Amino acid sequence: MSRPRIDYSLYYVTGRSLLPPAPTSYTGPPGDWYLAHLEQALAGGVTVVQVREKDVDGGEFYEVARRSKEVCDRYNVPLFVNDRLDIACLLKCHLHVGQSDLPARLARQLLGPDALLGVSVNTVDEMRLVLDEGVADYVGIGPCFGTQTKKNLNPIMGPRGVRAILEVLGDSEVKAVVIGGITPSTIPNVLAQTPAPLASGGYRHLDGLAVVSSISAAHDPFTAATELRALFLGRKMLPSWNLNASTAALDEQQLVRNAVDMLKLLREGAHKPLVHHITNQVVMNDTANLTLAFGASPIMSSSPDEAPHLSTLISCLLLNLGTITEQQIASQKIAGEAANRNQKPVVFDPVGVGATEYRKKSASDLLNACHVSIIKGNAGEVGALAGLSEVQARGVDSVGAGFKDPASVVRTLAAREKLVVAMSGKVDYVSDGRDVFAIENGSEWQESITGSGCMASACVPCFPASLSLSLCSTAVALFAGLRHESGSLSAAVAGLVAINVAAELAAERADVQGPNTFRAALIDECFRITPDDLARRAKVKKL
Ligand SMILES: Cc1ncc(COP(=O)(O)OP(=O)(O)O)c(N)n1
Ligand SMILES: Cc1nc(C(=O)O)sc1CCOP(=O)(O)O
Repeated sequence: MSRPRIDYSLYYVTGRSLLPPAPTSYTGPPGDWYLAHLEQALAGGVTVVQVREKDVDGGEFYEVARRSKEVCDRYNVPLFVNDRLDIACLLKCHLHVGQSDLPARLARQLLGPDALLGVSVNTVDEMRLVLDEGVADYVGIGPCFGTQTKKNLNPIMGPRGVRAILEVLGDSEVKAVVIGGITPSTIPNVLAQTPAPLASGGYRHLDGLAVVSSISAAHDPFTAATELRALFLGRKMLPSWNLNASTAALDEQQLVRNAVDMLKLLREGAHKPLVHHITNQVVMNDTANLTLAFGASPIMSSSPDEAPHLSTLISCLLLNLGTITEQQIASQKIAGEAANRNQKPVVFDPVGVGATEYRKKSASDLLNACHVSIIKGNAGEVGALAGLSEVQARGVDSVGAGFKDPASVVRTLAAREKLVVAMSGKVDYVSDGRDVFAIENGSEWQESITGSGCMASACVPCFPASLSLSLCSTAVALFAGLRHESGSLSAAVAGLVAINVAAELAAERADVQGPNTFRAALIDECFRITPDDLARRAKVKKL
């Protein structure tokens, strides 16, 4: 095969109808403004061009493609045409076909062996077929997000749907770009969430980003292209996506020391983190009080209107699925996106996610809309997110004996989602995708009150030192592709150790006579617990 190896990192699919008016500084013929705009995009860093013309006849399509090719040739950038095999053959350029166009295997016969061929895919089955046929050089996976640019859009897949396709693609030679709603503000989420773990270790990444409006509608296509490509390449320069080559591991003593130090900061009032809760109606009062008891400040708001402003003020966002409604999930998405934009960590408690399809879809929509730093759930919830049926849920509670191998469940889910997973139960398990820690503190009384899992989740964002680290890690993970690191892990372990030790202290009190007195005592002990209590009682083990 003599087909060229090309750089797919910034794939520009043209959209002449979206071009802004030519600026006054443009003095060329009005009909050539498209070409001048294209040339600026190429100069800014576009690495592949596809001419896509939906509303013109064959003659005009041919002319636009021919003249585009002249410009691309000057920049040594390969040109594809969309759908039109005849024009690709005439111009000796490359071809992109969709699922409803001429089948790829037939297109390949006429195209010959030297031209590149791209195919659109929207489902894992389409991806499998492309691999079976073996004629495509790359796939365009989309739509990732909603877009105004294309009519008759296929189902939106979100970054996690794109990841499912990359999982099928595995370490095949076929390249992959993502398309649909790719903009500077969605790219960090795409880069954070799409890498798919490979059976052989490491991750399968996207080879590039495909955009229409982010360049064609830009007044300054040079800067638009430069920014888009830099965002994509920024994550590639860091080797740390490979979990084996990432940040230094923390041991259990260090994690306990971190928890103790953070509690000291809270007790001294040196930090009073503001935590935005979008949570359920059952636990709202308890989790607000518990946040205060630890020395942090809660703000309980489900309003989509204030979430963007709040995200500039807070230390952390806590999202809880417990009594989810359409309106609340919309608010959570807006708040999550804003938190990502402002580099604030997001803790997600997927309460009852296994219970109904509605909850599953809500969790999936939310995780597609924003990248979270920590998922904290019970075994049923973690199992549902991991796609495992070994542990069943009844409503929002997990039932049965738990996972046979809980450590590998949390480790696998954390590595796949590229975040920290904290699974609460008699023993809590916390993993960053590489290491797993077991926390063996707690009291049986915790099972007797409603919302004890939500209370545990609410403890995590109270630990300010960890979250300022976590904040860096989230930002880096989002913008540079670095694996989340010790901040999220420390926060998750500290939060769970703190609530569990407080529960032990509450259970030992003579005034605890039943669930209700335990509940009150638990909040009191969150208020009274000292760094020494944590240091003496913490039972954290690296597995
Ligand atoms: C890179 C890339 N990916 C996907 C598409 C979509 O192509 P298709 O499915 O043929 O839809 P139309 O573009 O014809 O509307 C693409 N053009 N480029
Ligand atoms: C041309 C195209 N194909 C898609 C697919 O899902 O296959 S989405 C799309 C339009 C992408 O435009 P924008 O970058 O402006 O969102």
